[in-house]
Amino acid sequence: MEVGFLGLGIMGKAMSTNLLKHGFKVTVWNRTLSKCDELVEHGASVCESPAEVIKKCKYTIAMLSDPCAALSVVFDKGGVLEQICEGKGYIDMSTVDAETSLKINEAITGKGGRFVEGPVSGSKKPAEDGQLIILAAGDKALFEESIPAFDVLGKRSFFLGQVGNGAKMKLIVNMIMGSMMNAFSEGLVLADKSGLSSDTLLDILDLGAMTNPMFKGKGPSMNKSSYPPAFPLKHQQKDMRLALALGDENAVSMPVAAAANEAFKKARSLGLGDLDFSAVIEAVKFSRE
Ligand SMILES: NC(=O)C1=CN([C@@H]2O[C@H](COP(=O)(O)OP(=O)(O)OC[C@H]3O[C@@H](n4cnc5c(N)ncnc54)[C@H](OP(=O)(O)O)[C@@H]3O)[C@@H](O)[C@H]2O)C=CC1
Ligand SMILES: O=CC(=O)O
Repeated sequence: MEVGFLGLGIMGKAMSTNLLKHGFKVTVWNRTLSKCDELVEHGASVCESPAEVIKKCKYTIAMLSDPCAALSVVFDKGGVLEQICEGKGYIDMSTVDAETSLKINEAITGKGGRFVEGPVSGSKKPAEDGQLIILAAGDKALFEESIPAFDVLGKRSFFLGQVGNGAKMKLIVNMIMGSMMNAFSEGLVLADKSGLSSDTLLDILDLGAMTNPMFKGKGPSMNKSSYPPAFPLKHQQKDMRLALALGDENAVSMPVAAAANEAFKKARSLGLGDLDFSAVIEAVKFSRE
């Protein structure tokens, strides 16, 4: 199977490398073209614009930072829309809001192409290990044709119906994750300020009903104030913002998520946006100093 891949950030690089390892022919494009070099070493071909990738490949996957990037890659000069046509499929796996996804769907299908949104749950390591959880929606036939690729990228693929449902589900999952990360950060800081060992707190949490891979994976490095970016904080804040907008639309009161969003905003204002989202603990420490 030949696929195009647009966007070689933390996730896109891991996902496209995985596809190459599993025998897919992959043609890549990235806004900063030099980031394609490493993929070429693994056997990928490169194009100079999203439109060129679409022209070459029957199926193209995108993994871009946010709604603005997802729209730009489709609608701008040299973008997806210039070459999408009947017989081609576009699968956008970026985390965006439903409105963005619907706009892209309308434009792609208006040109005779097919569209699936497929945001993923799981971070850098699950992307490297092909263990993502894929939250797809849109064209069912394209979803089914994409299963060989999804099976390489993920451990489970959900088909959630109409375009927008994948985006909404992903935002809800990440809203829960961002809120949990804040409660966890407050607990670690409170333990430390109360004269208790935050490492012992991790051991206690791990033995009880609240044990989870996120606390287990991030806790030890948070206790060392180390935040190598797996999921950049600026993207987690984007997801909180978009999830809160979804809450507004549906009149769902979400004070916990709103407070968590404020902490992520604070962390961004402290210059921590490119670090891992667990760096939000620095905003918690800051507010108590
Ligand atoms: N990291 C993670 O753990 C996870 C991330 N996600 C989601 O996946 C998506 C990608 O995340 P991640 O790989 O971490 O992000 P990165 O910030 O590492 O990569 C972002 C990618 O988007 C590209 N990009 C940004 N703006 C534009 C633009 N205006 N036009 C074209 N390309 C653009 C970047 O290109 P360039 O290299 O030129 O800057 C880069 O390829 C996000 O939506 C994120 O929320 C989902 C699950 C897990
Ligand atoms: O979107 C981030 C993730 O870890 O999932």
